[in-house]
Amino acid sequence: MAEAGIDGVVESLNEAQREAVLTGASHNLVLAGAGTGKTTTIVARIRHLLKQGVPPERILAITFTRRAAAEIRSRVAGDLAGASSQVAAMTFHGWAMREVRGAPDVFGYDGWSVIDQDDQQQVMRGVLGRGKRVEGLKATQILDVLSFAHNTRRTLAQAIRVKLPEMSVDPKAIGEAVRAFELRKAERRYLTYDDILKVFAARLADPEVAAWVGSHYEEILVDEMQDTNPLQWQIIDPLVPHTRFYCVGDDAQSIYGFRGADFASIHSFAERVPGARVLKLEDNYRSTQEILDLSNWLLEESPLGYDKKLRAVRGKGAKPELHSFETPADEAGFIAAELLRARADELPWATHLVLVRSNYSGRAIEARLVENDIPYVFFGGVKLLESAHVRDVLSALRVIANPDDEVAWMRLLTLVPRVGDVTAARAFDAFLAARDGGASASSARAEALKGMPAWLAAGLDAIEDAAQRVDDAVGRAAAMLQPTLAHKYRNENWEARARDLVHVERLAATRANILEFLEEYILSPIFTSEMEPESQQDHVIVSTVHSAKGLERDWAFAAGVSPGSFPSARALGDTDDIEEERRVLYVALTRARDRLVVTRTMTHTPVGAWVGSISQQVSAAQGFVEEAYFLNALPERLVEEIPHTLPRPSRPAPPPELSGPGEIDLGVDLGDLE
Ligand SMILES: Nc1ncnc2c1ncn2[C@@H]1O[C@H](COP(=O)(O)OP(=O)(O)OP(=O)(O)O)[C@@H](O)[C@H]1O
Repeated sequence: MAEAGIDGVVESLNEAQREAVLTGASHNLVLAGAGTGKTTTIVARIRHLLKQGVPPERILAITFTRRAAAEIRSRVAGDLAGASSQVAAMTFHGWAMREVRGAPDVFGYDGWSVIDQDDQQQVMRGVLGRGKRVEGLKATQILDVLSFAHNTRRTLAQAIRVKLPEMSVDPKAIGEAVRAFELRKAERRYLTYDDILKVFAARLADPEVAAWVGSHYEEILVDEMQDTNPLQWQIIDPLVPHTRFYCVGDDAQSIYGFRGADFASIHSFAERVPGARVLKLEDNYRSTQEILDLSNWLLEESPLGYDKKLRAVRGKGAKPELHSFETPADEAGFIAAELLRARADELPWATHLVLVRSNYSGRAIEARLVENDIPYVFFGGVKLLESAHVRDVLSALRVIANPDDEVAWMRLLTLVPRVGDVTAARAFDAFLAARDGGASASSARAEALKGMPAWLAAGLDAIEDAAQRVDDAVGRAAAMLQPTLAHKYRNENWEARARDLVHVERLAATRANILEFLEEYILSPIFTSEMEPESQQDHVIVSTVHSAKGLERDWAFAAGVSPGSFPSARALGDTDDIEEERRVLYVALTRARDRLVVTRTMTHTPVGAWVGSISQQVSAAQGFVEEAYFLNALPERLVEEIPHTLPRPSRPAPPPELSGPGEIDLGVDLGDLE
């Protein structure tokens, strides 16, 4: 039965795909355009390996998101029973963490906690002190530069020159802040997102460790190879002699340059990975030719020369539509109206994908969907574990899992009524002092929390008792904090927030310990909207383009393709950034199967453009923005252009031609007084 399933998959492939699936080379790069079957090929390759007798636990698929990993797992499983569920599919970070956690003796980071972006900012603000800035830079800006340095394997000085070219900053002062940050992290036993890859990469530099890790895998498959950055390459390189790599990518879909990805590195794959074979897929199975003509045109306009022309296996269809509006509100209203119209024609909501630039730009559309009761799930919105109320509850778990976790302690303690930063800091110091004096965690807590309400120390003891049953621990933390949180969020949708806590409890059910649970969802986030029960049912997907990789729908709306957004004003002046923006638009245009609807606003000027002293700069920039707009030179033949002008409030009809009034006497009639 299983064998027939695998053969069935291979039979449905075209010649080039089949070649790519059955290749016998030790390392392979499948370089292919949008919709040509990269995911299909990875899935078929894994099934082929299983058929060859490779044990599932010796196959590892690296994907870019949790969703992509789940998709690969479920498609591999397909009609195969049992064994295939053991094929591991996870993100780079998830994999690195699994290795680091699995062998504490080899990697040496037992009991450290992974902290997310927000917590890193807290730590950085802590070391920056009162002014919370160094050289005029905020914590987030310094962290961005630091992360860029790690991911591109540049020195901090080089990263400062690349990321802050126009600022005259003293790199030494930034260096000092970064050192203090590193020190504080080590004291608190924190690992950042980048640290996890760095730890893994650093240990793989030891040939014995590389040979040992490599020996666990017969083949490692890497999806979205174009978004791999130099730090991730530092992990791949030492493993090349010890396992097989099967990488799949599309240079035209590289949209993570801002995180250090270098898509050009896949062009040198064959030199970098000795013995590698490069295979190409060129036939697009997703879209009609008209949709691909527009996408091809966009790439041809690039100075980078992608050498890519997608051909539609499905043949001809309708031209993409280009709708222009006066305001984003009109644009959002139109999209909602189109969805309702399709519904009236009995198309399921799941027919549609609405692509937006950012969470922020998606708001107007979300508001219209809510107004019209259109069920949707937003990909790219708030991450479940990063929402404030979930952080509150998890802070109680974190102080149990890593008692040095100062950020979590401060968050938890300041939830207590009438406890501010100073009291909280004092309690944390008292806790550390008691522990340094040899007290157990529980009695150190009792000591530190003396002046606090009794429920806190008792609640933490109860959580500690349940630490091996993570869902129970979540339940106890939520119960302990329930009255406080219900009050804190009384005007901020507390019912929905409480539901999120139930979701968190459910997610925790399968986890063996608190740190493992936290880091899994920090490293591969899940969005709050994905947790809603509606997400199981028929719904529209609204997604940022960055979260839309691999997605496809019959109808796709690419919203906000307006001057100033593509490319965004921020990218102007940097060719690499502008070209990355082009690729973002390319990803958006290539998601539709049958109907591609591009919408934009042409005449909308943001309020900021005419406020105060910035007006001149803004109008100058406006000129550049309009000049750089990707669709300026769009040939008419490629789209159906549909302008939408608002019906203006009608003026009264002009008066008929009457003779003028002559002189009007405005004096008062004095009557009898005359
Ligand atoms: N040989 C084939 N025969 C029929 N349909 C195919 C074939 N190969 C792929 N498809 C279909 O084409 C669509 C695109 O495939 P897939 O998602 O694997 O492409 P991709 O290269 O990963 O796309 P992208 O990078 O743009 O996300 C899917 O609907 C898939 O089922």
